[in-house]
Order: sequence, then C-alpha cells, then structure tokens
Amino acid sequence: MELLRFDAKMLVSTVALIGFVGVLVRLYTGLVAEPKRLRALLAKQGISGPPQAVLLGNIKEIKKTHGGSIAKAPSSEPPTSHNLAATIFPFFEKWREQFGDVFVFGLGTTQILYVNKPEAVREITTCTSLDLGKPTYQFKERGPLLGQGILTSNGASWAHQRKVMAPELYMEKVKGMINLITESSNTLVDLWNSKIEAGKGVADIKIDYDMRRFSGDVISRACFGSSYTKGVQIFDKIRQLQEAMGRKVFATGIPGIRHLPTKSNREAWALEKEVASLILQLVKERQAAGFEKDLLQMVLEGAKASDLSQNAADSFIVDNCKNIYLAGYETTATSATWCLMLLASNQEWQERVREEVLQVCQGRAPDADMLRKMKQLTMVIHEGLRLYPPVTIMSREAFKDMTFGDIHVPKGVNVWTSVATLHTDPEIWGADAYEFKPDRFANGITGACKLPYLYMPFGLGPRVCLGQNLAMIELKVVIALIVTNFSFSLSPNYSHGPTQRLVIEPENGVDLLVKKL
Ligand code: HEM
Repeated sequence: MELLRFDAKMLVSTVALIGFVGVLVRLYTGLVAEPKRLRALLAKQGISGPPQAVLLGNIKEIKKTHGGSIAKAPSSEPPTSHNLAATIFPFFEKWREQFGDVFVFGLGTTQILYVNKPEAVREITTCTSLDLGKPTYQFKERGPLLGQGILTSNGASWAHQRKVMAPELYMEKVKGMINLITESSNTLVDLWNSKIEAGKGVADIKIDYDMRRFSGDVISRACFGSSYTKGVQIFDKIRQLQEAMGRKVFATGIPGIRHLPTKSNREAWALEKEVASLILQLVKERQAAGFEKDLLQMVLEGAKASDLSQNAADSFIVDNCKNIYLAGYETTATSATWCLMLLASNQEWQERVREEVLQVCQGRAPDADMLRKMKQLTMVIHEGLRLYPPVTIMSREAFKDMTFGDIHVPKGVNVWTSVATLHTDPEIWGADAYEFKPDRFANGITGACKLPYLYMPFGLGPRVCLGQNLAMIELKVVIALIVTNFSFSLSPNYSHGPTQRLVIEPENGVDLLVKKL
C-alpha cells in the first residue's frame, strides 16, 4: 500500500515536471529560437525585418486568434459566392494582402514558407527530386492513423509503394469497377426511396452519412474484392481510430505528450492494434484461399517482393490499407456531397445534367462509354472540385537546401500552397471566380482559366492522386443515378459552413429536400 502511494506521488510529480519543462521549452521556442529561425528564413528570401508572422502552436490555435471555419447562421438561402479560402483560412488571406504571395510563419517548431506565386507553385508541385517530399512533422503526431504508407512515406520507400499500387488504379482497371460502383449507388437510391416513402413523398435528408457509406462501400469492394464485408468492418474501425485521433492531445505542443498513456492516447493505441490485427487476419485468410486480383493483392505482392523483415512487411500491408482508405474515402464522399449541394442550389444545372444523363443512358446502367459522353456532368464535377477542393493545402518538406526560381527553401522547411486560394483567384479565373459556373469548363480545364496547371484538386506532379480515375468515375455514376431518380433542393435546415477537418467538409452537413421523379 505504502509502495502504491509512493508510486502515485512519483507519477504525479513526474507528470508535473514534464509539464513544467514543456512550458519552458515552449516559451523558449516561441520567444527566442523560433523568431530567430524565421528571421533567417526571411533573410534567405532577401526580405529583411522582423518575421511577418510568428505563431505558436498549431493551426487550431492560429484559428483561435486569427479566425477561421466560422459556420454562418442557419440559412436556407443558397450560397451565391463561394470564397472558400476566406472562410476557412481568413488569416492566410489577411497575410497575403499584407505580405504578398510569399511569406513565412512558424507552426510550433516547424517553419512554413507559404508560396502562392504561380510559376513557383508549378516548379514545386512538379519537382521530381526525392529531396522534396511529404512533411514529416505532421506524420509523427498522426502516426497511429497514417503509419508509413504511400501517403506519408518519402524517397525510395514511397517510389516502391507507388509502383506497386498504380497499375491497379489505371483507367482500364477502373472501368472494370463500374458495375460495383453502380451497385453501391443503387443501394443509396433504394435507401432514399424508402426515406421518401416514409416521408409521404418528400424526405429531408442529411446526405453526408449516406455519401460516406457509398464511398466506403466502393473502396472496400475495389480494394478487398471478395473479402469486402471484412473490408467494411476494417474501414469502420479506421474511422473510429480517426475520430479517436481527433480527440487525442495533439494541441499541447508539449514535447513527448503524445507518448503519455492518457485516456485518449490509450483509446487510439488500442484501436490502432485492433485495425492491424483485423487486416493481418484477413491477409492470412486471403493467403490460404489463393490468388485474387485486387488492390489488397497488389499490396501483398509488393510486401513480398521487397526485402522486408516480417514485421516491416506487416506494417507495409497495414499502413497501405489505412492509407488507401484515408485517401479515397472522405475525399470522394465530400466531393459528392458538395456537388449535390451545388446542384440543389442551381435547379437549372440540375435539370441540364438530368437531361444529359437520361439522353445518354436511355434507361440502361451507365458504362464507360456513356460516362465519357456526360459532358455537362463532368463540367459540374470540375466546378465542384474547383470551389470545394477536399485537399486545400498542398504541403512539402525540403530534405536539403533547395531553390525554386527565386525562392530558397532551406533544409527542414515546409512549403505550403493554398489550393483553395488558387482555385478562386479572380486574376486566374476572371471576375466571376467565386460563382458556380460550370460552363467555364466547356472546353476542358485548359479552356477554363489562364493558368490551367493551377487547377489541382487531385494535386500535380509525381505525387498526383493515384485514385483520380476511380474518384471521377465514382462521382459520375453516383450523381448520374441520383439526378435521374430524384429531384432535390436545399432544405431549410441547411446552413452553409465549410470547415477544415481532414478534408473540407460542410460543418453542419448538407440537408436536401428529396422527391422521387
Ligand atoms: C474526389 C476525390 C479525391 C480527391 C479530391 C483526391 C485528392 C488527392 C490529392 C490532392 C492528392 C495529392 C496530395 C499531395 O500532392 O500532397 C492525392 C493523393 C493520393 N490519392 Fe487521392 N483524391 C481523391 C480520391 C482518391 C481515391 C478514390 C483514391 C483511391 C484509392 C485515392 C488515392 C490516393 C493516393 C494513394 C494518393 C497518394 C499518392 C502519392 O503520394 O504518391 N484518392 N489525392
């Protein structure tokens, strides 16, 4: 008993000491080390004077002091102006006005160089050097969720993973997935039909959850083939892990806190273990059953082909399953949700898309050729991804000193580009940049704006989205089936409030009034 009391006391004092040291480290970092490093970074750009923005902590703290992600009061009025950057990153917009297209700021102990200068953005995003890669600081904190899969890894390890997975997501492969995507879309149509029946002809539906279920369903089928039901179960757990990570103590900035056995940390670690064991169990069953041709199989072959220990091979498989899910699930679900919100607020475009789909499909299930002919629908999706790109910041870290035009990026510095800003810059898109006008894409992306390479909902260069073919087909099929089965408008319950979570989501969801056609 004595011993126990002693241990408890020790524990409390150790935690207090760690906290105290953490606060000292933060003060030192904020007041001395960080401003010094930022000044040096500024000097590298040929700019003198004090750092333009010295900020402590993380993006959440910046938002607290500089504003951001403010959901407007509930309104059934369709939003007519879509200035996403000003809504989610007002501080960037403010600094841009103050300092121009290149400025620096500190995020905890990481220096960020914000670059929205078109030529430099092109050079950075298309840079093929392995010395420029995904930022490492983000992944340390999100380790249990992301691991070292394709999204987070760099160098030779990333190149190997990309080579393994890319062929499974080529257009030819994706065309073979249209039937399964149609089946998942039909499940959603059936669900909405039953809601409309229950609502005596009209249903007020918050569509976000249904879109997620659709997207999760497709990605499970595409990745896990016949093991699809197990895939759904695994993805459910990853979602729980993602939510637990949201509750985890990231924001303290106190070194080492993420390793302490706090309640939320323990919850995340337990889920991480559970996800890994579910995936590895599925792999064992798969190996016993024999060869299949799906993304999971490619990952397994990739793990076998590389010179990895058993533990490293297991992590390769587990991390990539998690990465595929994270890359393909919410991105596609929120894109579909935003496109439907835009069509609900623009009845004329809803009608145009409906007419086109009816004319192209003539009552048949869509195939690759029909989807290719749906020009109006493609324009709406491009415009939806322009106004609400799920990934709003493109970020890279320099692993050695690098130069892009007149921009110097010292080793260890991160470069951020605001996609949301580039997608709605009136100088690039014209005075109507904030308006929903799919017609601007009538002649494709090259005809839509002055600098087409700045349209990058799927990224650009060597790390461009591997799943963009799959995502476009998914969006086309699900929207085509929805517009030809239902008419819909924004519900009075809808309140417009884009917010930055893992991707750009509607803060309060999207509520539609849906009727059967
Ligand atoms: C509308 C839906 C989607 C959007 C907007 C989107 C967007 C993006 C973006 C912007 C990147 C690049 C990030 C960067 O350069 O830092 C990316 C990477 C990636 N995406 Fe997607 N994505 C979508 C759907 C999917 C789907 C369905 C999959 C499929 C499984 C997928 C798999 C990947 C993978 C594996 C990468 C990492 C590529 C690499 O680092 O080499 N994505 N995505």
